Amino acid sequence: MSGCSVNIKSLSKGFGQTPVLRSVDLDIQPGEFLTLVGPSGCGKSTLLRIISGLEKQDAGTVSLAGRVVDDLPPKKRELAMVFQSYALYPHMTVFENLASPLVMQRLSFFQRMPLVGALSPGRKHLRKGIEAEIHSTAKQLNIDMLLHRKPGQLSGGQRQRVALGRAMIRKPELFLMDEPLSNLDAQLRVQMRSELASLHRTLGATFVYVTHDQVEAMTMSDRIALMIGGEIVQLGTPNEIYENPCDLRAAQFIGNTPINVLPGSVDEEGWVNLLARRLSMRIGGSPSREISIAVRPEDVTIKPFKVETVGGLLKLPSKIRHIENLGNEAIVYCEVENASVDLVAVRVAKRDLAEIVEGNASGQRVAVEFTEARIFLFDARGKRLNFQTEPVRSCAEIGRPS
Ligand SMILES: Nc1ncnc2c1ncn2[C@@H]1O[C@H](COP(=O)(O)OP(=O)(O)OP(=O)(O)O)[C@@H](O)[C@H]1O
Repeated sequence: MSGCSVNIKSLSKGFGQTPVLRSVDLDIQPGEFLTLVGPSGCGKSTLLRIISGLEKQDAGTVSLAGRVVDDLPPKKRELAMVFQSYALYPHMTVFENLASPLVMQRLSFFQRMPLVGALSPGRKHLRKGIEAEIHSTAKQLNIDMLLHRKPGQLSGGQRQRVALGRAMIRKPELFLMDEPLSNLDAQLRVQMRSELASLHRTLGATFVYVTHDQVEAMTMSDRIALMIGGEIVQLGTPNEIYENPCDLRAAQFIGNTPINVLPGSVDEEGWVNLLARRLSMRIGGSPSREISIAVRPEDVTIKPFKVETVGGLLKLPSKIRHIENLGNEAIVYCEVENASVDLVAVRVAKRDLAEIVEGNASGQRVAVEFTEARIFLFDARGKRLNFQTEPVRSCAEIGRPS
């Protein structure tokens, strides 16, 4: 199986007066695992439902495998959907749930009838083929011992596997998945994440996966389309989006502990200033303006406070407010002294923490330092700004006090 391409062009959709999708363009490659991720209400499910044919767009086109499918009903689009709610028949056994898509696909109306169908030529042979495929799919998903049970007798994880089996059994080239793991507990989600990723590799089909969970998006996808307010604000590999966010909202959404954002400004000469300190960064040809300075918690370090260690360019005297213990590491939240900015989150390996903090760390003074090369700058509209790194000249060199 090679998977089918999905091409979305200028897709718009509104409900009443509210625009939900704003001229979305997206090309998904055959066999790709593409995740639509974004905050609640950004339009992910609506986009998925339009691809499936369950919802109709106001404008724009959807093509599957190079063919425009806008006028095709969901059944004719040759794709499979997996929902958060499993969508299983509660009165049927797992075997019957898995059988039903194939029975509908392969047996004629008469062959499906209980008495007349039994006399129909070829039915026995078709049934045997279906049975073999059910056993093979169930084995692949590790639910072969559950075939006689009904959905009510299964755990959440087992139900989701049956739902996946129902989707897989017709061997579609495109899977659309809407938050399939969100009803599972944290441990099972981690396990199912890796199972889904390996299922994708085995099947070779195209997966379009909707989630608001950025960890799911980062761990499973070939590419992520990050949606905010009905638009795709960034499309790229998980690493590209994490390492090189083009938009402040993308930087803030991706990252297990949110990125630190501090208010900065650019002076008439293009120098970037943070909390009244001039940094060694310069933005070309820019007028005076407000910007956002963002840095991820792992790109901030804290050191025990010593008068000689603070006062450098990016060494900010701060106080520890609280520490979040994550087991192998900790997130230390610091309040920058004499500045009304949000707490700065610092990721610290557990083994290093003891060298920095003593006893009840709350209130302890530390020096917070940003790794300058890892800083992102964004303009007032949230668009990424490029900067050059230049050593800051002394007041004498500049020719006037700074
Ligand atoms: N049938 C509908 N009628 C009216 N408004 C709708 C309808 N379906 C969705 N919406 C609205 O459209 C917006 C986008 O909904 P959508 O379900 O696509 O978001 P989402 O990103 O999938 O959110 P979530 O992660 O919460 O599921 C929301 O504001 C929602 O309330």
